[in-house]
Amino acid sequence: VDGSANGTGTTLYAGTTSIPTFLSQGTYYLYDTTRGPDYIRTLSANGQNTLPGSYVTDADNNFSASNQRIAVSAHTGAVQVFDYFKGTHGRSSYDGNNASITSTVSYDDVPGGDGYNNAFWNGQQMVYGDGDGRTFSPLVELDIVAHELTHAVTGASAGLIYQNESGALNEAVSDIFAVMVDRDDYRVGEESYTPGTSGDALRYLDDPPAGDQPDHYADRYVGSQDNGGVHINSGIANKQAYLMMAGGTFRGQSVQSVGRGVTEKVWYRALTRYFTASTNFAGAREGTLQAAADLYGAGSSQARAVADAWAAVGVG
Ligand SMILES: O=C(NO)[C@]12CC[C@H](CC1)C2
Ligand SMILES: [Ca+2]
Ligand SMILES: [Ca+2]
Ligand SMILES: [Zn+2]
Repeated sequence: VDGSANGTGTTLYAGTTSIPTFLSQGTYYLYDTTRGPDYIRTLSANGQNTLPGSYVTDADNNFSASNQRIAVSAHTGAVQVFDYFKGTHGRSSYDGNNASITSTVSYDDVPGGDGYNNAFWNGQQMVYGDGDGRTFSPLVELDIVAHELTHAVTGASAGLIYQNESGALNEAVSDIFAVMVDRDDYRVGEESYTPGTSGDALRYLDDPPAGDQPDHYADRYVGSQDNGGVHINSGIANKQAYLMMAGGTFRGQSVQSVGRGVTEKVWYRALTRYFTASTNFAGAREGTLQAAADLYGAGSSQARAVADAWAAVGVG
């Protein structure tokens, strides 16, 4: 049993004798039993839409074949996100109680046609499409995996209702932790979005309007599309978190940078201790302020940065 990612994947059953009956000896699986949960596993739907699909196997534990790449990316991403929430926040799996994690890749291709341009947490597992090759390549890059698994964390904690302002917060929380895990930029989807165009991304926490999102509460969408704009108005909270991380002067409001470390602690504590199903942007300001006061003191520079960042985006 080898729990460390071996570069091509995290494997488990190295042909040992004490394996679950349904796994065959001398075969390797993307099936990790070394981190607490009974398993973190990745399967493939092979283009169909039945879940969880079938195991991705390998004869010699080198998951380096081209037809294994997608599954390996989703699997190593899930393991990395598990390790992030455990290591940084002391959370054992998305429910805090070592829930097992299942991911399924190559879901729901159009028969004889394009791959599915989406990825989602269905309440029980992660599901990833292969993309149509134009809008998306396979949607298994690290920040999308982190985005989806964070939906599971939100569902097991605040339970932010997936519509209107609470839904926009739900989406923002997933984008915020996506950039905390995929720590080299402030963007989401840059590896798989529009494979024919380099340098773009699906969403930009540093500049939400670059992804057709508002970056100020006064510009929020109030229509009914997209469950009341959950992927649109998330830009407002995304910008707030970006300003906490990077600092800056936005719309005349200066914000002192507190960095990713403080930002992830404040947002995690707010999500898991103060946000509820119906929390809106005003409530998110309250919750993040309270979290910062808990962690650093009400009069701290960190709490000040939280308030200034919300003021910069027109909340409070
Ligand atoms: O925002 C999202 N879901 O709520 C997506 C799912 C596929 C793209 C990457 C993350 C958009
Ligand atoms: Ca990214
Ligand atoms: Ca692109
Ligand atoms: Zn989402």
